Amino acid sequence: MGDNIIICLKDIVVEYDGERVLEGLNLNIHDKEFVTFLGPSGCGKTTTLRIIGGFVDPLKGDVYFEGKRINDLPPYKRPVNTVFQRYALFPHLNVFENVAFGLRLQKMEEKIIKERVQEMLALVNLKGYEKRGVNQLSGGQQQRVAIARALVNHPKVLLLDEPLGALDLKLRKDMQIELKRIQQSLGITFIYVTHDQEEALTMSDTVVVMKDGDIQQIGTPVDIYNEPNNAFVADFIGESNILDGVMCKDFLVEFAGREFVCVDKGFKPKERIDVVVRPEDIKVVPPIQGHISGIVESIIFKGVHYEMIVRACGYDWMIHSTVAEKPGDTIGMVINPEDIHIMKKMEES
Ligand SMILES: Nc1ncnc2c1ncn2[C@@H]1O[C@H](COP(=O)(O)OP(=O)(O)OP(=O)(O)O)[C@@H](O)[C@H]1O
Repeated sequence: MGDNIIICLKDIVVEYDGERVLEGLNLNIHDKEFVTFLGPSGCGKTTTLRIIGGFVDPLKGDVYFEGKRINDLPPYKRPVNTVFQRYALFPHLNVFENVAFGLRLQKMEEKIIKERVQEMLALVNLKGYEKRGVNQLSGGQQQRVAIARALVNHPKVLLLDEPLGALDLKLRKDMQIELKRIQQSLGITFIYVTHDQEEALTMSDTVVVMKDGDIQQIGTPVDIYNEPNNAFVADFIGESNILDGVMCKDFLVEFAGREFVCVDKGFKPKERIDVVVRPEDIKVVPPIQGHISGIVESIIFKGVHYEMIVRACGYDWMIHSTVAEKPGDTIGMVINPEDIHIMKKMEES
């Protein structure tokens, strides 16, 4: 991944009808990165993408492309293209003409148009489909045409707004891998919007987690999963047990009615914190060997593991285990220091 910043958003404020949607957003996006904006519905992902595309004007703040301020550039003059969830293909044109459309507008030579369209159709695995009407294609194939069309004039950045949202799960998974391959083979920046955390973790170099128009965390998928900044990120990315706790001193935390050794320090004495423990990080042992013990409330087989809900110390814990226990059984639970994630309490919102 290059170190060069290709897009910089500085103090971006957006309001719709007097209501703040982005509140001073700052973000750097690097060249050749696959970046995903991830967050619940309404958190401002699409708005941020539209700011980059030039479809929304910020009330305040600046948008830079390769160091140049581009606030005043209209969308069609920006070196970015967008793929939407609804592919918006031209139904009366065949596959070739749909992809060629933008190049024809630019009055490019026929020979070059042919070369470029062929190159793009090969890239999205649609060679041989040139003459097909777009209505005779599957949803996945239509989305590939939309991607080819958005890439044909060689943008430096491709914006993708939930482009796989209309596809079924299997096709979605195939297309996730395809998109990553296309991005890597072109070596350009992809900025992708989704509310699906698994999709974000699968495809991205960098994930930007958003909530209520604010960035909660920016990091690699592994960082975001293993070192969430707060309980919101922990809960949104994967499954978590989130418990109230108090820091006793450096490397010692109290939660679930007892003290645990942890790897965190630097909190105020008696500071109230959130403790996050992933379901796969709780080891199930015989009751007398556990740090705490609990009663199995339910168990479901999930393929690679069993998902158990265990009542212990006033909480319902989610535990992933490869061993099937029975509802009503008492089990012991062991949590290692490095699996106890301490988070600053989030401000009440
Ligand atoms: N054109 C508009 N006029 C008024 N309000 C809008 C407009 N577009 C978006 N909003 C509001 O701005 C907020 C952020 O919307 P945005 O589409 O950016 O969120 P999102 O994170 O992309 O959500 P989703 O995942 O549902 O698409 C929402 O509360 C939304 O209702």
